[in-house]
Amino acid sequence: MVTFIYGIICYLIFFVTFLYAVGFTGNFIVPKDINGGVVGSFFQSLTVNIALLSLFALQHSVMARPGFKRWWTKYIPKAAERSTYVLLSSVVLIILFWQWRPMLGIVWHIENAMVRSAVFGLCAVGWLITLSSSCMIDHFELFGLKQIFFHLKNKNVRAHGFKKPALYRVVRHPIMLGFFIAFWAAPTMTVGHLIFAIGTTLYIVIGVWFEERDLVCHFGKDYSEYQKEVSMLLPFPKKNIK
Ligand SMILES: C[S@@+](CC[C@H](N)C(=O)[O-])C[C@H]1O[C@@H](n2cnc3c(N)ncnc32)[C@H](O)[C@@H]1O
Repeated sequence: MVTFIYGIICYLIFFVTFLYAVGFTGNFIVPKDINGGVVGSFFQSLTVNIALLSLFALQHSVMARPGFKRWWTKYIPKAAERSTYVLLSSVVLIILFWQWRPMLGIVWHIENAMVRSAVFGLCAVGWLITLSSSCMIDHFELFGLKQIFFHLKNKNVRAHGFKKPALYRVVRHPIMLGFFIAFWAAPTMTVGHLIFAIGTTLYIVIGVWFEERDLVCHFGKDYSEYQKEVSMLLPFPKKNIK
């Protein structure tokens, strides 16, 4: 029961953090967005922001590797592994939101109200792609809820097999594609937002490269065939999917 409650709390913290991320990058509702806070010197802000992005990339990549998971499940219950990963990812993001330094130089600013709304809409589409793609794989397993529920019922959770549902037939990483769209589709792009978009794009490209090495090991031929059929991140057709 303790693991179950812990997992539910981790999920709720994740979900609030996810909603905050939408407002943080989209500059609405949240108390401190990507352009909020006290403006400091350019180099100090740049250093702090790069350090925050690196911390997120490091935590997210290292903890997602199968070798790390095998090591730390010696110390924490297996059923709580994913929830703990989700919790620590949220904590790192909260630190990023809190400590992010605004850099307010304007890179681009769209004046036309209709074009602004269209770009804003595209940003919303990006977030929807991310959220819906997580459901196509298995939202509840990705965020640890399935594991804690099965643990409560004294059952073993069977990890999902290889899948290529809906958006996974368009690109191999639609969750990441959604983030990519959401971070770049900004009606006003400040220097700080641009650094965030570049940093997260680099992380996505490097992260999916490592993820695919694990996926080929895990799913074998199914995944290597899939790599030949479907593009990695940008929705360019390769050949007809079977
Ligand atoms: C955070 S998700 C990211 C998935 C993918 N990189 C994306 O952007 O849509 C990571 C999990 O997705 C799973 N995964 C990724 N592609 C998959 C596929 N085609 N079929 C089944 N599971 C997949 C991995 O096993 C891992 O547990």
